[in-house]
Parts: sequence; C-alpha cells; structure tokens
Amino acid sequence: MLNKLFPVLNLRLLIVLLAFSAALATLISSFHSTYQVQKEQLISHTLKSNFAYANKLASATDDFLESAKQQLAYSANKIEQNINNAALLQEEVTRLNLQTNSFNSVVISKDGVINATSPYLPEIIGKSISSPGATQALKEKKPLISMPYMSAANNLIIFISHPLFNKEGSYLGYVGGSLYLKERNILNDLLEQHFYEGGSHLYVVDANKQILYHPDSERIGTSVANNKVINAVITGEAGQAVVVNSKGVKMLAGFSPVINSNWGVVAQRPIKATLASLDTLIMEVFARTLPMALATFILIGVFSYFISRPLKQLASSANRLDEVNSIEKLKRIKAWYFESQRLKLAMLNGVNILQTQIGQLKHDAQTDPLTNTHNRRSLNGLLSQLMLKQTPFAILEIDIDFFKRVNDTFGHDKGDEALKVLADIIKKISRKGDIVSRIGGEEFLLVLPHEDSQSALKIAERLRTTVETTQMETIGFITVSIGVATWPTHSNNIDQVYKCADKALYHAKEHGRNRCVVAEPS
Ligand SMILES: Nc1nc2c(ncn2[C@@H]2O[C@H](COP(=O)(O)OP(=O)(O)OP(=O)(O)O)[C@@H](O)[C@H]2O)c(=O)[nH]1
Repeated sequence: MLNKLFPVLNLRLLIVLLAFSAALATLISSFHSTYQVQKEQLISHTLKSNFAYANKLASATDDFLESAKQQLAYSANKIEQNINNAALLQEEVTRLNLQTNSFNSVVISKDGVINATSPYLPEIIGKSISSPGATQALKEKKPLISMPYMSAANNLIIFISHPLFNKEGSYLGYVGGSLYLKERNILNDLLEQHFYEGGSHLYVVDANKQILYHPDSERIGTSVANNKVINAVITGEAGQAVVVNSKGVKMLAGFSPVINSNWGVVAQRPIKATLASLDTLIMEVFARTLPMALATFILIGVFSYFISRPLKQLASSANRLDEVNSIEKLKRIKAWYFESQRLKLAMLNGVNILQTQIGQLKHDAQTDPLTNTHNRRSLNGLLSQLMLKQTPFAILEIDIDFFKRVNDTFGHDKGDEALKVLADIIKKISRKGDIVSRIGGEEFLLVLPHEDSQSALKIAERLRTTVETTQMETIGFITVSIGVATWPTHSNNIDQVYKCADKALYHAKEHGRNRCVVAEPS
C-alpha cells in the first residue's frame, strides 16, 4: 500500500531532491531576508529623509513668516510716526509688496478704512474693509497671522498684520499683507523647491486641517479628516509614520509643525514607489545568481551520480549473488568512499560464505556420508543426463555376500569399515566418467558409460577378484556378487534395466555368490 502511494525512490533521486531542496531553501531564504532587510532600510531611510524635509520646510516657512512679521513691525514703526503722510504710507506698502513679492500690503485705519494699498488701487482708498483677516486684526490689535479664509474673489488668503499705536499708546489701525495661497507667491516658491519625484510630495495644513499648500492645487482649501499624521502635527508634534492617505495609498510620512502659524508640514512618499527600486534590485540579484545556482544544481546532479553509482551497482549485484561470476563482478565495482567500501567487503565476505555453504550443501545432498560416493538422488540425476544425451551405459549392481554375518561377527562399526574399503576399491577400478554410487545398505551401483555387457562383465570380474583378494583389517576377506545390465540394450526404461540387474544379481547369489552375472536380454 505504502509502496503504491510512495513509489520506491532511488538514492540518486533522494540525494538530488535533498540537495536541491536545501539549495533552493537557502536561496529563497537569503533572497527573502535580503529583501526584508533592504525593505526595512529603505522604509526607515525614507521616513527619516521625509522627516528631515518636513522639518526643514517647516522651519523655512517659520522663518519666512517671522521675517514677514518683522518687516511689518519695521514698517509699522515708520508708519506710526507718519500716520498722516499719505505719500509715505503708499511708499511703505509698495516697498513691502516689492520686498516680499506677491505680499499684497495695506494700511488700515482704526475704523477699518483703507489708507494705502500695494498694488496701488486708488478706487478703494478711503473705503472700508471687512474681510475676516482685517476684522480679526482690528479686533485683536496685536501682531497676527490670521486663519486662512476665502476672499471675496474666491482666493484662499492668510493675512499677516502688525498694529499701529501712537506715542501715547492709542490704537491707530494696522499695517498688513495678504498671501494668496493658490497663486504663485514666495511661500509657494519655497515649498515647490522641495517637491521631488516618484510620487513624493509635501503639503501644508492649518490648525483646522485645511490644506494650504499642495502640489495638486485642486486640493488647496479642502480639509483632511482621519489622518493620524495631521492630527499629530497640528498639536505641535514632529515625527514620522506610515499612514494611509485619503486615496487609500500607504505613505511614508515625515511631519513637522510651523510654530508661528500653527500649521503643519507633511512630506510623504508612497511605500510602493519607495520599494519599486528594491524589486528591480532583487530581480537583478536573482539574474546574477541564476548562473551560479544552475552550476550548483548541475554539480549536485553529477555528485549524486558518483555517490549513488557504487551503491546502485552493489544493490544490483545483491540480486545476482548466486551467479557464478558474482564475486568477480563485485570486485570490479569502484567503491570509492568509506561506506560503499565497507558494504562491498561485507558483500564479498557474504558471497564467499554463501557459496561455500551452498557447495557444501550441494555436496551433502548428493553424497553418501559413509562412503563419499554418489547417493541415490545424485545417481538418478546423472543417469537422466546420460539418457538425455543418448549415451549408452552399463550398470553393475554390487552386493556384499553374507554381510549380515560380518556385522554379527565383528560389529556394526567394522561392517561400516568394510563398506568404506569396498567403496574405495570400486572407485579405484572405475575410470573418469564412471559413476560410483551406494544405493542401499550394502549395495553399490557402478555406472559405466559407453560400455556394453561384455566389457562391463570384464570390469565386474576384475572388481570381484580385487575384492576377493583384498584383506581387510579384523574382518579378513569378503566377497561380492555382481549383476550386470545395460541401457538401452536391456531396456529403454531405466527401471526395467534396474530390474534386469537385480535379477542377474539374484541369479549370482542363487548360484553360489562371489560371481558376476550379465542379465538375460529382456
Ligand atoms: N555395518 C552396516 N551394516 C549394514 C548397513 N546397511 C545394511 N547393513 C546390514 O547388511 C545386512 C544385509 O543383510 P542381508 O540383506 O540379509 O544379506 P546378507 O547377509 O548380505 O546375505 P546375502 O546378501 O544373501 O549374501 C544386514 O545385516 C544389514 O543390517 C550399514 O550401513 N552398515
């Protein structure tokens, strides 16, 4: 079941899989950590630089407003002393306008009447002014930067003013200047200098979260709600944060307040734009790493081949240990590293032991242990081979005469000795190719290939006389009777040939023993 689910993997595939996944995991993890570290660095760096920009811009704006206030204070001082000199008033407002560029200036009396304007507009001199900035200035009677408001001509304006007092301290009115936030002015110029690319931009809000400056002029005058950066900056906080803007874009923002006007400057850049360069960088690193990674994978393939090869060869040899040349094949395997060497040696030892044992078992299965001649099973096999090859043969059935008496007289052990001596005699008489076999207790069979009855009878006679004349220790002399038959002359059926030899032997016994008889033709 398991094998069906997970087909057997070979060592090479396993090594390749293991090394490949390890290399891949290392590669992915190093790319991932490089990306993460770079990303964190980029984000942190962008946040810091945005904060620095916002800080710089806030302080520059602060400086501008402070300088405008100081210029107005200077002019106020001059005007206070010459409040009735209309020419000087006009000269002073003109100077203010020219100095600050687009800082439209006016002198207003304590009743709210326009005394001088720059640009010079004679048609409104002597008329009353009622704009929110003017009203606030008249009311508060102190140096002031107004809240931004919409002018009659639908311009977003801030009004900067300084009060006028005579020597006795009586209020005379004020001198002031308005900045048109949507139009080009010195504040715009200041902020636009720092506008940079890649979605980066900055904007300025007032204390009411109203946008005073934005690169998209449509946004000027609109309010921003639910923005934690703006919430923080209008309370006078400075810092940096990741924030989602009104369009749902994640931004890296730095923010800083403008103290003089309670405004806030925010410099921000979309995270996506910030990280775009990182994606390109990672792709470049990947492209440069690719050849090395490919080379590594090829090396893994080659190494896995050389590592697995000896084990694969040993495994395939293990399936054929019973082959004749298995030892030679094992010896030829190049086991070049420790484990494969040990395995090869162990297999060689195993094959040696196995083959010795198989040889021994084979010998035991085919041999009569007492006389070391072929047993009945082995004999049958050998005769089958002869018959298969159509090799004619004669059989000599040899039986010891009165062997019971030998046993009874000298004991069973001495009887065994006699059997061994007889076996040795038969072996000596036989030639190469003859088969000597013990087929019963005191019965032997000698197979003589290519011999006919007559020549077999001669050999039987020689055997009989040799036995008869061989003196055995303790026992003395024994005799044998021999029945001779031939295949296929007596019968084509081996059992019939046995029967013929039996009959011949019986005949020999019947006729006095110690004789050889050739079977009658069947
Ligand atoms: N020592 C010994 N005796 C055996 C062995 N196998 C059989 N015998 C004995 O061989 C004898 C065979 O006796 P019988 O078959 O009666 O024949 P015999 O005494 O040889 O007489 P004939 O064959 O008629 O000449 C028996 O006493 C068996 O016990 C053996 O392996 N060792």
